[in-house]
Amino acid sequence: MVDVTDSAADALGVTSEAARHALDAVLADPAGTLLALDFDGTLSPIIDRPEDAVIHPCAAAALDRLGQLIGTVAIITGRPAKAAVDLGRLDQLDGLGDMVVLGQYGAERWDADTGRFYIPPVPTNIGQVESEVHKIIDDLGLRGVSIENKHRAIGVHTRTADDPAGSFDKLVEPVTRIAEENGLHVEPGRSVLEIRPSGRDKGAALAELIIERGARAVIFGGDDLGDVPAFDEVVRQRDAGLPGLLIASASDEQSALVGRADVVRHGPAEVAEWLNALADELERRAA
Ligand SMILES: O=P(O)(O)OC[C@H]1O[C@H](O[C@H]2O[C@H](CO)[C@@H](O)[C@H](O)[C@H]2O)[C@H](O)[C@@H](O)[C@@H]1O
Repeated sequence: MVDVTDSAADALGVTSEAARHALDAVLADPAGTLLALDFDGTLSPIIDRPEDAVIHPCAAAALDRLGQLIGTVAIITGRPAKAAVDLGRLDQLDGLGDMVVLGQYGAERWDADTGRFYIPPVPTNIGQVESEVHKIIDDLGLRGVSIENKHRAIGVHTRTADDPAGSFDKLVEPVTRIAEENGLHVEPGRSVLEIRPSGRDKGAALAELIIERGARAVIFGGDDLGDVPAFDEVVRQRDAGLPGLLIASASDEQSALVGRADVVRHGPAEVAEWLNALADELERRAA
């Protein structure tokens, strides 16, 4: 194994002993590395309307490079797999290798090498849940709250509400009740309460991908509460001996991951810079 040079560690903002060990493993064995990233808030800047989100152009360029440089690049997202592929224009990138997109917290999948989606049957009561949420929003008189129907889940978004924080607080109890009455689970996020099936999370999705790809080192980056189980999984893997590096995409809205991360970058533009710096270092070593 090569030693991480001070310049590589400095360029990538890696300081702790565990993180240097993980970077060492990644640079020595890029083919054995799994790089998994969240989409919204990590690769794609947060904006008002979920349907208008796009991947940061520098992040797309970084994925296109890293797909050729390391074993597996993956996106693990709360979005439907198809939405992440479309919003990221991932099917138009040539360099993704055998990249995987795991959508809806691992329930759905897209493979870049085949272009195929795996979308299992969706719960039959999502339409009913959507109607009940609409009624609650009307009854509470909340203006500007929007609903995102993801077929397997319902996102209740308060970012564009007249009173975003107040609307969020007022919705927590009735949205939780509707979820429980329908055998579903509430996933809170940045100005969103998501009603979705339980039983899948990003930690389980990441653990399965580590096994599937035989990863010998892992990097995970995220920004929000839905990413906490993946952070937990990297810590668990580290304890079991797999080198792991954690990146937080920091924001003024959510700080849960910042204190746990090895590398903190402010939002998708800075995360993309970090990913391109990693690609620079890997290319330099491969030359
Ligand atoms: O797991 P992720 O990739 O982070 O997806 C989590 C949710 O992200 C989306 O909502 C967030 O981004 C929107 C667009 O920037 C923003 O308007 C919203 O306030 C954020 O919460 C997405 O719409 C959800 O479906 C995802 O579950």
